[in-house]
Amino acid sequence: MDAHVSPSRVAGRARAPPSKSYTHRAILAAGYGAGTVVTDPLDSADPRATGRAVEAFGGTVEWVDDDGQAVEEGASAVEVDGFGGRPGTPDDVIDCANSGTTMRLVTAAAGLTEGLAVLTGDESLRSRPQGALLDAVESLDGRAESTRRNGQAPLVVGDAMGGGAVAIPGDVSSQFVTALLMAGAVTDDGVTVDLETELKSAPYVEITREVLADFGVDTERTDTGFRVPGGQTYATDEYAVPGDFSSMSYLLAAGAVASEEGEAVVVEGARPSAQGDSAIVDVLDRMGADIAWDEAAGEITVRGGDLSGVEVDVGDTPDLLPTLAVLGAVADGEMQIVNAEHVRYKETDRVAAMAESLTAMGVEVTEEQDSLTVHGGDSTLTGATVHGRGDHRLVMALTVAGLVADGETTVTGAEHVDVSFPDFFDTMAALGASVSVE
Ligand SMILES: O=C(O)C1=C[C@@H](OP(=O)(O)O)[C@@H](O)[C@H](O)C1
Ligand SMILES: C=C(OP(=O)(O)O)C(=O)O
Repeated sequence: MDAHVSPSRVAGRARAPPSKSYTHRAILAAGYGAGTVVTDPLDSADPRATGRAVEAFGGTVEWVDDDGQAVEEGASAVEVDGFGGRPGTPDDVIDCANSGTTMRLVTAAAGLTEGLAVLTGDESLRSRPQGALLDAVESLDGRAESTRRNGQAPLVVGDAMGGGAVAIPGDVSSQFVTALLMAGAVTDDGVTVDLETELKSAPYVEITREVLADFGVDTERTDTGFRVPGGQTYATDEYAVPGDFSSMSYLLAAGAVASEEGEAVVVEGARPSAQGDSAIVDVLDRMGADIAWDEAAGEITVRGGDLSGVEVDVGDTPDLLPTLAVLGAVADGEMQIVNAEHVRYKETDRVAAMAESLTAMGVEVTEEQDSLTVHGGDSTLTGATVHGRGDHRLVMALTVAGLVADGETTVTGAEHVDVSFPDFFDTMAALGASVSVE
């Protein structure tokens, strides 16, 4: 499907969807435990994949509406009956679809099974790096292989991994650390993760530690990484998911570049949490937007203004890169997005993809291995056909660009918003964006 976006102004209130990261962790933590109701989950393709994995391991996972009826979409709770401790050996292949979080978290869980589990995913997921996590499972006496021996899925994982110490690079994916901490808690000896290189996406490990603490599982920081003691039990009756700041970034960016004169966009559901992507508020403030976060009310109000490019280090916040690149295209001066190499290992290489798309829209960019500089001040953002590359974040960011481009913008692969923000286009249209999807 294509999204057709015409220049338009936005205003009004919108609610961001619940956090994808918290939802994945809550469902899997509930699986490791005996049973939990996860309230206000993100009901989208990626967390559904994690739910299927929990079922493959012997749990039951029901996505239900307010009346407790099972639903295919728009669930208001997930009722999880856990497998309790070590997962059972799956009867069939686990399809992680497009979800890197699912594949990484489930790889370490699969390492705990007595038998072997087979994990696969779509073409994008089968091209993402898993090698360091496979090595870690093997060094904990499990078996973990890439069927193509290239460190990518399909994967074969199992053989009753134990606890112990593992060394792992920190600059590929923080999800490796999250996976090992979550699985390590149910080993006898626990797992110590020593980071061989600087940890990127570090706030996501703090999200993990926050969720685990809420399930009664202790973790520690060490001088060289993290440790989770073994023999722990995951338990909480109910877990409430906070709003998603990565998803909010598109709504806030839309408000900053395209709000109606004298009007504002107010984003609800912005309760403080460990999410690094709440940095979008600070970045917009530094760029000159009129933005205020009422943390107690969980509301962020943004009005347009003259934006100037700034330097942003996305080491902690890789998922903001597409949004920041679009903001840079609209801002005066230069937007320098640095420390971005790990952003190339996502659903697609987002550094290259944003460079290509903004160039197609008439914007001057400079791409380097670990940075993207957008010379917005020197360019006129112009409508074009740009490719979503099957990547939800590209689709959403480029749609925001279309609001202020000259002429119409077509974004291909619009359906991929179902990964993290299924109501994205309805939400944008309700704010006044002129966007149709067909
Ligand atoms: O653990 C998580 O929930 C995530 C961690 C990040 O990935 P990396 O740690 O691979 O950078 C982020 O990009 C992804 O969207 C979600
Ligand atoms: C990279 C992302 O997620 P995942 O790693 O779970 O595919 C994302 O949502 O931007």
